[in-house]
Amino acid sequence: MDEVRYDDESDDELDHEDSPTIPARDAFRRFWPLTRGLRGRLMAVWLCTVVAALAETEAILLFSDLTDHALEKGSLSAFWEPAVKWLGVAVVGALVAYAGNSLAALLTERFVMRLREHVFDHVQQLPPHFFQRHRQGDLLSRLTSDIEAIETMVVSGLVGAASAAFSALFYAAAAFWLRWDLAAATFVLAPLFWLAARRFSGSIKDVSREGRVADGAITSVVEESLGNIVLTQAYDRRDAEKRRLHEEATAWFRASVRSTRLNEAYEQLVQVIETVCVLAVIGIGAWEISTGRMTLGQLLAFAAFLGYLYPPVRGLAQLGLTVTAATAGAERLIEILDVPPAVADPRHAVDTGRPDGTVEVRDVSFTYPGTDKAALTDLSFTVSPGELVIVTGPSGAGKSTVSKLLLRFYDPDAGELLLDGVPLRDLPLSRLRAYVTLLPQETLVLHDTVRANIACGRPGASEQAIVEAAKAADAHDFIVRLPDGYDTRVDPHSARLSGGQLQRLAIARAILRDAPVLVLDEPTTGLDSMAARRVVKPLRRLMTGRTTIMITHDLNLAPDADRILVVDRGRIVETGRHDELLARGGAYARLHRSQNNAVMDTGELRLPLFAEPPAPDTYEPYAQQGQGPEQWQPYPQQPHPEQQPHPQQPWPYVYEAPYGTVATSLSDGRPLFRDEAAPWPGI
Ligand SMILES: Nc1ncnc2c1ncn2[C@@H]1O[C@H](COP(=O)(O)OP(=O)(O)OP(=O)(O)O)[C@@H](O)[C@H]1O
Repeated sequence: MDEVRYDDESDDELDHEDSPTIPARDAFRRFWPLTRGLRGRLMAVWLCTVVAALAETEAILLFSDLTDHALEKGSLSAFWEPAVKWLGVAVVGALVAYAGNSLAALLTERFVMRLREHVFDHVQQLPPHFFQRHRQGDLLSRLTSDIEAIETMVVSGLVGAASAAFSALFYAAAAFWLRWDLAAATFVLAPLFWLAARRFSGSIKDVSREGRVADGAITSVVEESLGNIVLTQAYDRRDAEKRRLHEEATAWFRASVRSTRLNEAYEQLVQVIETVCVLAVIGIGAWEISTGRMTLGQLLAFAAFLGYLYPPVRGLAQLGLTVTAATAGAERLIEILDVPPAVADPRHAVDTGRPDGTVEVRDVSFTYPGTDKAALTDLSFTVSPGELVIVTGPSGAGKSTVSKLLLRFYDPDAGELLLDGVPLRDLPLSRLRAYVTLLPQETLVLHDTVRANIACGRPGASEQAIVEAAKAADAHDFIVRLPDGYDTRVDPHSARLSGGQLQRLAIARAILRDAPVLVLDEPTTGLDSMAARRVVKPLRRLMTGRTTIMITHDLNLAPDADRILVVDRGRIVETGRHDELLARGGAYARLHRSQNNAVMDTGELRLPLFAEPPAPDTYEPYAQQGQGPEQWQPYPQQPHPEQQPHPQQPWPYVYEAPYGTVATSLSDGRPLFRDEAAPWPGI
């Protein structure tokens, strides 16, 4: 489909206030290509409308014949022939109209389906930031009611316009054929219809646009409010939410009332114009009959033609207004269609088959579209097949951005990411995402059965493979205890499964996918420590034999990593193994300390990663080298200079792991990551 770009080219903003004004003609051209394959049937519908209009014209002429020959002369014998013809014409007209309308309905629905799929497919390719920056309710409204508006413009508009135009043409031709002078006199008044439609169209388009924006806003408020119901109830925000809805509903109410008023005013004005025309015809007709130049049958037939002629003429003008209003919907959809996908399939794709899993990130820099601060700068690292690399760092450092680039949600601005030496840009997207599996930060659940939720890792997987994946993810036991076992339906907001259980479902899905490269984004975030511990074993089974890049704050898993990358402000600031980095006593050691010492957390997190080394007398841990956690010593935490400790209330004591040792268990005795002797056999 041709891409028509409009004034606002800013790639992803859906500007509600100043929507680009697109002429109906351009909007029509934009969506016309979607009728490809339906145009033959569209022609058939037009043909039906022509035949139906001809049948009606013939029926009116037969009515004139009946009036003049049967009614005026009171002759029954003159009745039968035109009556039978009229009946025949009516039956043919009815059959053709039925066929035409049915076909038109089929066309309409097909078009709506196509358009919806086209827009939906496009939206699915849009980059993550598009969805973060736009209200879901508004997007939903665009994908539903605005799509229907476009149908009005393209298919129903065309069918309706053709039907009205043919009917008007035939009735006008018949009126001229009956009495050209009378017809000419009445047609002088026709421009009045056009003037009336012109007068109203601008206002109707404006008010339709306002209505559509308000409609999107209402859906957004309802959607956001229901999605945040716990916040609403816990903080007693009912009144605030009601106010928000009321504001949007008031905008919609105003637009809706104004739109009804405008349409009604237009309707009534047209009625008055019609009355003027009918009176003109009756007046001229009465004068013609009085002078003997016209029969009553002719006058009645003429009046009937005018009666039939006005609805299509009015319909044409009304259609203009409907199309104008629909253009407001088209604008909103075109805005979405003009947002380009962040990445596209390569023109000449390279696919060398299942890779071993060497991941290389080479001098990568990236800034999110619409921002000016780099999220990643000159990032380089390599992960060999089967290695586990942990990417850690403070919040906002750029860790999740690495995962987005590895899955190619975005391409880097500079540098390259490679899988087995092949740039990710050269791999077909579907292959790339089959080779690199993401376990995202938030647990993603389909509104479907537990089985379908696991099976979506590998569509078409056998029941046995699904169950084995569930077992490997330690999910089988809780699944079989669910009311319908694997057939239990779950949904994203289901309270049926706990966070840890959902995460194990996600792990089962990833195990089934069996990709050589895994990207785990905070696999234990949001889980309490018990739940987090329960996912460690399944995670380990998942990681066995795969290249794994784990993005995490949770450094419990760090001793197992082949390498740890500490990222801060988009750059790698430290690299090494857990013990080396601890011994170095730099950024990683501080992160590790802040995590493992709950009491110290708040104070430590406020320390910048690159603070000057503190004075030895205040910061040096009391730890004694070479001792296990049970012997770790408390040391006093540094108070803020402005806050003096209360004489009776000492500053909290925290526990510090001695640098240069490799911890084998946590300070509370919990085992660290390596707590399972034999690796889990791959599935
Ligand atoms: N969609 C986005 N649009 C614009 N900027 C973004 C977007 N997502 C992230 N950023 C910015 O990019 C930087 C890196 O973000 P990223 O999510 O990668 O950090 P992170 O290290 O994963 O943080 P966290 O640990 O809190 O998840 C941050 O400054 C963030 O504000």
